[in-house]
Amino acid sequence: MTILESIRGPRDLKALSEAELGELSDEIRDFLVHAVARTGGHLGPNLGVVELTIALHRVFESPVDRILWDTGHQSYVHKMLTGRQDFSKLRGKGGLSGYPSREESEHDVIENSHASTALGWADGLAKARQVQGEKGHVVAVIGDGALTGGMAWEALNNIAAARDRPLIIVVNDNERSYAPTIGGLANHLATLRTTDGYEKFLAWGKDVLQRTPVVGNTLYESLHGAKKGFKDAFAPQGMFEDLGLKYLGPIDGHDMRAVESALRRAKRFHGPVLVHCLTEKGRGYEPALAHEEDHFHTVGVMDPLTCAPLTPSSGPSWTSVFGDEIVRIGEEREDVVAITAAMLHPVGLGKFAERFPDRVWDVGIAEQHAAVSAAGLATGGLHPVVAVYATFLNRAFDQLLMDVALHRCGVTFVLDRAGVTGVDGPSHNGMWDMSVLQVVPGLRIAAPRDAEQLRAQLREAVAVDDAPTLVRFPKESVGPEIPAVGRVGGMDVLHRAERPEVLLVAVGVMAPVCLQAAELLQARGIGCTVVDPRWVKPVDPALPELAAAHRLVAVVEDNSRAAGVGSAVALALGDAEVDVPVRRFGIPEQFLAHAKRNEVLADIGLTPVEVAGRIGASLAVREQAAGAVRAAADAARGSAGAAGAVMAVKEKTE
Ligand SMILES: Cc1ncc(C[n+]2csc(CCOP(=O)(O)OP(=O)(O)O)c2C)c(N)n1
Ligand SMILES: CC(=O)[C@@H](O)[C@H](O)COP(=O)(O)O
Ligand SMILES: [Mg+2]
Repeated sequence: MTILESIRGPRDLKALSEAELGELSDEIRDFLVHAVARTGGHLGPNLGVVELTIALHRVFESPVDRILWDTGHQSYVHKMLTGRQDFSKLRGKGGLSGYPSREESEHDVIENSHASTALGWADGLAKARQVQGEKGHVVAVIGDGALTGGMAWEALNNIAAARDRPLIIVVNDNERSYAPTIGGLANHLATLRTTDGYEKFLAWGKDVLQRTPVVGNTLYESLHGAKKGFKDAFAPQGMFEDLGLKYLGPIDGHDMRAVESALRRAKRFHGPVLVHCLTEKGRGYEPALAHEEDHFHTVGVMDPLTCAPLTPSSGPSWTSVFGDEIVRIGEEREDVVAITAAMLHPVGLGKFAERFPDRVWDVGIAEQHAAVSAAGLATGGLHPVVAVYATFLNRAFDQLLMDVALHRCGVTFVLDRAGVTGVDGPSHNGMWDMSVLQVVPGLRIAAPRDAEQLRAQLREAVAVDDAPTLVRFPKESVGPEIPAVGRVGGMDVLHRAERPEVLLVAVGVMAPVCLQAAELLQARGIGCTVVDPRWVKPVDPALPELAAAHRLVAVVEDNSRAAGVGSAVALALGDAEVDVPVRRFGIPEQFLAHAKRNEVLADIGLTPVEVAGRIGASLAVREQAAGAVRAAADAARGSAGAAGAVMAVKEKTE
């Protein structure tokens, strides 16, 4: 049995010798490379926190001491040390989540994979402990990237205010988000990294002064209590001390003894303390360290030796189609600029940045700032394209509404990973944008069905300079082109039946599902018209009239059913006094467990068979109801006839 296999829980770490701890680190790295290569996942971040995580679980007593992970993508080692070593179905249906999960373990607290929230959680948990007089430490591990998010600073402001409230912040500083972390904070951390650190000076002082007879000890003690100014003379304690946090560091995050020593000092400190650990993303695995783009932040299924992808590529991704088209647009329009929130390559802006380095900004993990600065850029005469994952735009709703839309700024938001993403679990699905953003006055939303439409709609979007526009597409390969067979208003007609009864409104990538559903319905003698609205907000003015020529409208969207496009269509029909029933097909109002995208889509009924089945059933119910009404009317007529006959007989006999 390996040492790793002998670890059933954190307690088993306490008895390990230094040599065994070294061996355990090697075993964990080997395990990570092979396990994550088999399933895909966050390899680089987890290779960087092996010693740090072991030290955390040796110094603290989880779950009484709460250990929080910011973003949580680097919690695989934490899982391995807390009784979860079956990574065979990592991020797969029924397997381990790629993030902390309360359902999986009492050692897990924060489940979301949205960055920069852990310090806020820690502030709240620490306050709750203090108010209730509860024992136990609160420890938050946050990366240098997550530290660029505004919420982290809101939390720091509060944490630093309470000098008497113990709280331990561990900054896992590997100098990268995906790419090298940007901004003033990153530069500041670099300054701290390059100084030996006051701790080293103290260690030197302890060594030398305690060997100095008579005065040595007193001098050493006074060094310890030295005021900040004095400390700064030897090593900048940085803004953290200025804020009111005790700063310990920088610590070599791969030197377990040093990390443990710093954590034990932090544990004894009765107030907020920040331990600044220097780590390497991808540590111990050359291919990750050599991977300039993102040090294997996320990898797909691959050969661990050659790193060759093992899942066959199924054609170009939506991201790559966007990435190529935005470069072409940039060539034609020098006012078009781009913004990413620490995800330049994942959102497809890599080529644009290469071609126009002065026209793209990485603002850090700061989507709210991305939106507000875009309002500034637009007001300054440029046309910014803000490219983010759909789920991460949630946090910038107010900025989109009040900074961009209220001021009628020509800003284009490009949402990648819109709709069901699947393996990253409930907080990553881009399932809320077409619901939440329905209320933004003036915002126009496009959902392309194929590559050609993405290119066209992106161009239409950047052509609007007096209102925000948004184009959204999913995490998968782009399917085949889907030709239109006609046009009604601004909508593409994709299919027309001879005697259409059902109007199928296919939103974006749901077009193939709707076309196949129409075929299934036709086989049952139910004719459909299939339309792609292209721009789903506002609802096309021609849609109500088109709907009026059908018995039922079905709207199918890869978005929440609640307040989505289906609801907007129902509203538009109501406003136009068109009384045709609307059936809404979309993502139910629930958090979706991790699984592959198509597994999730099947589970929630966004498949041709399900859609056709429910439409057919809906029509049958309506048919039945209509039949009942007819029968009642006939009966009524019948009984009226009978009554008339009775009356006639009566009159005759009177
Ligand atoms: C609000 C938000 N935006 C973007 C992301 C995507 N994302 C996940 S991890 C990550 C980088 C995190 O960098 P860091 O905190 O330094 O952790 P590291 O991966 O370096 O350990 C990003 C941008 C996210 N999870 N949340
Ligand atoms: C943790 C995080 O938010 C991202 O790293 C995300 O996991 C990447 O998702 P994709 O694999 O869809 O790019
Ligand atoms: Mg980092």
